[in-house]
Amino acid sequence: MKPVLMCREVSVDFDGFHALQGVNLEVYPHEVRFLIGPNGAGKTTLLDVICGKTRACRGKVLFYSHDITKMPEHKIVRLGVARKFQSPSIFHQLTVWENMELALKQDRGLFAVLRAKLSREDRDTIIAVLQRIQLFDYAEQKAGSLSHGQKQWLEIGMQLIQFPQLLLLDEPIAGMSEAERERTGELIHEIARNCAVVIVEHDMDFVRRFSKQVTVMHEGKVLCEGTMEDIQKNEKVVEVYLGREEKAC
Ligand SMILES: Nc1ncnc2c1ncn2[C@@H]1O[C@H](COP(=O)(O)OP(=O)(O)OP(=O)(O)O)[C@@H](O)[C@H]1O
Repeated sequence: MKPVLMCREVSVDFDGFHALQGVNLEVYPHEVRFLIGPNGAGKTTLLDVICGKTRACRGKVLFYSHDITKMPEHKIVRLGVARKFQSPSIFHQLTVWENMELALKQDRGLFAVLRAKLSREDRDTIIAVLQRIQLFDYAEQKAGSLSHGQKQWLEIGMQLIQFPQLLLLDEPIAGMSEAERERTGELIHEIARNCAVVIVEHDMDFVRRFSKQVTVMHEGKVLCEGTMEDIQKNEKVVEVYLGREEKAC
């Protein structure tokens, strides 16, 4: 099987500070890959490089066979890489349905989108995604009235509507209730049926519960990879990250 994503020796410098130092990562179709590691390890920077927000100074990023290392962000999105940032960027004054319409027709302006009539196919697509993110019953509600977790799901839905092949999530469960976390974990695995997912996450209970493969980063490098069970036995991981997390709890 061909990897969806291949990062080869990716390095990023910020004014001489080596934020990423030769990172290698391969993610395969249907995979849910967790990225963990201490603050400042370079996890968010790696997501930024993959989606084109930050440029690598060395190395390559391949999405299937496309070299996306130097591609502008909007072209990477068009190829099928979606990124959800930490804080929701939805339109609070619009309904859930209208937010989805906008995400579907993102190349057009707000008023053009809201005035235009949707095709049957577009309506069916929005309905299917709303059902998947469990917001179909909220379609006519203003997005601002949703709970924090529902807003996060709406934003995930707004990414899914473009049928990405790779979804990048940065701490998606931050601030969620226990029930919302559980639902988000299930949702991520449902999404992975059609789309590989890379998630930066600090909540180790969540990672233990929903991960298969985990990549641990430290000081801009990949420290190790494996199941949570494997990496918990790695003394270096315990020393630089897991030990500290346990003490913080
Ligand atoms: N635009 C920038 N300019 C300068 N330094 C940056 C920039 N973005 C990130 N950094 C630095 O690069 C390092 C890696 O940051 P990054 O946000 O990728 O880490 P992280 O592993 O995601 O951390 P956290 O878990 O705290 O979010 C940090 O030391 C950070 O201060």
